Amino acid sequence: MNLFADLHDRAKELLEPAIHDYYAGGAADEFALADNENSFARLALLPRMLRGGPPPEPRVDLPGAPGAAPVLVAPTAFHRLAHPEGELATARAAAATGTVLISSMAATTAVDEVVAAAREVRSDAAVWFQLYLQPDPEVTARLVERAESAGCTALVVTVDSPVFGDHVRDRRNGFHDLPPGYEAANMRDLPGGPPGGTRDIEMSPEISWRHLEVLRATTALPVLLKGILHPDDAHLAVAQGVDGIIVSNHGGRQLDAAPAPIDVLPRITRAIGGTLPLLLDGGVRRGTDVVTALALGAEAVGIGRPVLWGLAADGEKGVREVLDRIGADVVRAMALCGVRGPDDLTANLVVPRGFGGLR
Ligand SMILES: Cc1cc2nc3c(=O)[nH]c(=O)nc-3n(C[C@H](O)[C@H](O)[C@H](O)COP(=O)(O)O)c2cc1C
Ligand SMILES: CCCCC(=O)C(=O)O
Repeated sequence: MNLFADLHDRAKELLEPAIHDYYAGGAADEFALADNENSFARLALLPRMLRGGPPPEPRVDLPGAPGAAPVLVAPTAFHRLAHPEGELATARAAAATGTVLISSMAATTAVDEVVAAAREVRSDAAVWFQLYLQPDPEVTARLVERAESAGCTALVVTVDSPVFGDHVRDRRNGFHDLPPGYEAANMRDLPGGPPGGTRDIEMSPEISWRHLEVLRATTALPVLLKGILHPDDAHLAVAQGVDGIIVSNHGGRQLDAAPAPIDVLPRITRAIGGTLPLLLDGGVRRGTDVVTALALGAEAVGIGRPVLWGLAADGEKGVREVLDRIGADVVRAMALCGVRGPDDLTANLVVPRGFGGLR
């Protein structure tokens, strides 16, 4: 059970099984997928009492998103497979709740339309663009131009995908490509692609810090790296001068042997905490998960699948329901812990569940 179980049930009823599996699944044996939620369940919070004060108002300042909610919409591909309005519905719901939307490069709606839909609802809505660096720097540069002219306020470079993870469910279901009638709209009219058609998104082991350097030389937008897990890579990211890190194992969809992000966050915080904003995604399903991640050093967290369940269940209204529920649950969790906001959250609030008082 979690905060979104009913929406997931509804989505599962409505979606074609292969599409549900694509959204729900992880890589290989799905150990990392399971661990992401289980690791939160292995942690408990030591609440403080009788501290007085107003109700918590969790808002955080993020690159290109001042005063944002501490829960972001993580980038997920292909929203039109969940609902006919697809990314437009997600964008409107995110904007209405003051939530940063990280729009996927693999969206089924072009990023300029996504940003426009968000800005119709709220003129200062923050949309970040998620990018897989492409082996051909011209292609990357063109995508960055698209994100910039659309009005995105940051770039999120996903670095955990030198190859695509082994999605066993998709292999069994024969789900390899977007069905006819859908397209990865951001990939239209790119150098080397078919005229009037879309280029494939390439995942390549060639990609290195050098490509990132080239990217940073071509854009003034803040750049966050998504998918860092090793503290040594966090140090390298600081040395490169990036603007933030999202600690993530891609929702358990890439390296199945990867640890849960919440389990490595304390090491990354120890390594580089305070030098740049740390975010986390993977398995965040309740307000207490958000509080735990913030206490262990994250500024904010992303949620992936719950947004897809809301979208499939009821379009824009369903996504709104997801974001409202988690927002209210964060406030409740903070109040129950006796904290007034993100600044009050410190690591000594978090203990292992079942610790028997021995630590
Ligand atoms: C169906 C699906 C599609 C995804 N597509 C992308 C993507 O296009 N780019 C990306 O960086 N991450 C992608 N992710 C990973 C998410 O951004 C995020 O890391 C993950 O979903 C967080 O875990 P959660 O689903 O447990 O909240 C995808 C995840 C799912 C479930
Ligand atoms: C080329 C599509 C990438 C989508 C993705 O990242 C995922 O399904 O996890």
